[in-house]
Amino acid sequence: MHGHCQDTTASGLSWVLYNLARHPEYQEHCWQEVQKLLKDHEDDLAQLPFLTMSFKESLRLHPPAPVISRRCTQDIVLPDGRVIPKGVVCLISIFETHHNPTVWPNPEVYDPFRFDPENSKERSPLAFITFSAENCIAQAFAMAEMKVVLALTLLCFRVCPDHTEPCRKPEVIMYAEGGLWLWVEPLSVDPQ
Ligand code: HEM
Repeated sequence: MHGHCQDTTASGLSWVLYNLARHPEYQEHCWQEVQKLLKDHEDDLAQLPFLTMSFKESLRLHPPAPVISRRCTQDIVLPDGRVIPKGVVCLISIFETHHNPTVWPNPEVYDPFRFDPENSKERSPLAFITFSAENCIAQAFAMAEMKVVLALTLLCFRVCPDHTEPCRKPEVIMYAEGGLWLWVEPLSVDPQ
């Protein structure tokens, strides 16, 4: 579990930087938000709604923990009548749940507006289970930690894609085959 705490957040941050590098218009929007927050001398992470939407969409597309398992404690009858017997261990794919096209149209497209509160109203809470339907005891801490790192990174650097396209390596953690390479350009930070 010690590795889980570090590797999940490292994976989440790496993939969100990748997605924002591929979509400079969303990166710019996040940057504007962070700039405004700091100009107003605020430190309330709730004041970063677009950055939060961008993060959630990245966690949908590249869930840091792509699969979990459960042992059935009783027979489970599926809607079509088939039964999963008590004692069987089931693998539950968070990745496939997040790429289900009936819930997420064009699932491979990175679109932070999917998480606009207006667009999320009708969606089942079980459609987005990055933290396994609230099972991660550190969910709030992890989100706060990652948002702070992302905000401060975007404040100081512009991230740009590398010519090598990363290939997902979904193990216990969502890694990238051969690493995830990006270019970073320093930005001049407004002292205000
Ligand atoms: C993006 C970040 C993270 C993601 C996506 C994530 C995801 C998950 C998932 C899916 C589970 C449930 C596993 C299951 O149901 O079988 C879980 C459990 C857990 N996570 Fe995380 N996690 C993250 C960050 C963290 C961090 C930073 C910590 C520690 C500081 C942490 C500590 C734990 C613990 C202790 C559990 C087990 C809870 C229990 O079994 O009662 N997680 N996490």
